[in-house]
Amino acid sequence: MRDRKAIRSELRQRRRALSQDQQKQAAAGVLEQIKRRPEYQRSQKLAVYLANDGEISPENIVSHAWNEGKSCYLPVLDEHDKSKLHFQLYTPDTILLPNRFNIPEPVLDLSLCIPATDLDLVLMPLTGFDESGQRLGMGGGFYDRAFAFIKTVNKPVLIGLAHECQKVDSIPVEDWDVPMSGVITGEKAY
Ligand SMILES: Nc1nc2c(c(=O)[nH]1)N(C=O)[C@@H](CNc1ccc(C(=O)N[C@@H](CCC(=O)O)C(=O)O)cc1)CN2
Ligand SMILES: Nc1ncnc2c1ncn2[C@@H]1O[C@H](COP(=O)(O)OP(=O)(O)OP(=O)(O)O)[C@@H](O)[C@H]1O
Repeated sequence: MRDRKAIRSELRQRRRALSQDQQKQAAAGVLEQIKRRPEYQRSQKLAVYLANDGEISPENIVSHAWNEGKSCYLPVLDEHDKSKLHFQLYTPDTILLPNRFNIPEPVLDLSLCIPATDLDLVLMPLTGFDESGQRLGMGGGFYDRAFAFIKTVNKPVLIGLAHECQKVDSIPVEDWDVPMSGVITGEKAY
C-alpha cells in the first residue's frame, strides 16, 4: 500500500513535469496509435476522459471519434454515492463544470448515462502501468469498482492511455485491480 502511494506520487510528478510541447506531441501520437487498433475501429461507444494533472490528453481521439460518428462518454462522479462513477454522453455542446477534484465533467444527467457494460471501449486514465497490463490510478478506486464485473463479462475492452514516462517494471497488484488489455502511449502500443 505504501508502495503504491510512493509510486503514484513519483509518477504524478513525472507527468506534470512534461512540457507543453511534449504533451502536444504525445496527444498527437496517441491518436495515430489508436487509429491502428481494431478495438478502436470497431468501437461505437467509447469512454474517454478530460486530461488533468499532466495526463496524456485524449482530445484528438475525441475529435476523430466524433468525426467517425462514434459516441464518446465521460466519467462523472456522483455527489450522493461518492464511490460511484457514471459514464455520460459527451458532445461538442456538453457543458462542463469542475468536480470535487477540480476535473471538468458534465453536470450529471442520468438520462444521458449508460451502463458500463454498454461501452465497447474504455480509454483509461492512469498514473502508472506495467507491461503485464497492471494499472495504478489516482487512488480513488473508481475505475476498479466500475469495471469489477470484467472478470465475468468480456466487454468493454479496457485500454490505458499513458506517457512513456509512466511505465514501470511492475505495479504491486491488489485483489480488486482490474487488468487492462493494453496500454497506448504517444509512441507505441503495449
Ligand atoms: N482525467 C481524469 N478524470 C477522472 C479520473 C482520472 O483519473 N482522470 N478518475 C479516476 O479515477 C476519476 C476521479 N478520480 C480522482 C481520484 C483522486 C484524485 C485526487 O486528486 N486526489 C488528491 C486528493 C484530492 C482531494 O481529496 O481533494 C490527491 O491524491 O492528491 C483525483 C481524481 C474520475 N475522473
Ligand atoms: N471492486 C471494488 N469494490 C470495493 N472497493 C474497491 C473495489 N476496487 C477498489 N476498491 C477500493 O478503492 C480503493 C482505491 O483503490 P486503488 O488504489 O487501486 O485505486 P486506483 O486504481 O489507483 O484508482 P482509480 O481506479 O480511481 O483510478 C481501495 O482502497 C479499495 O478498497
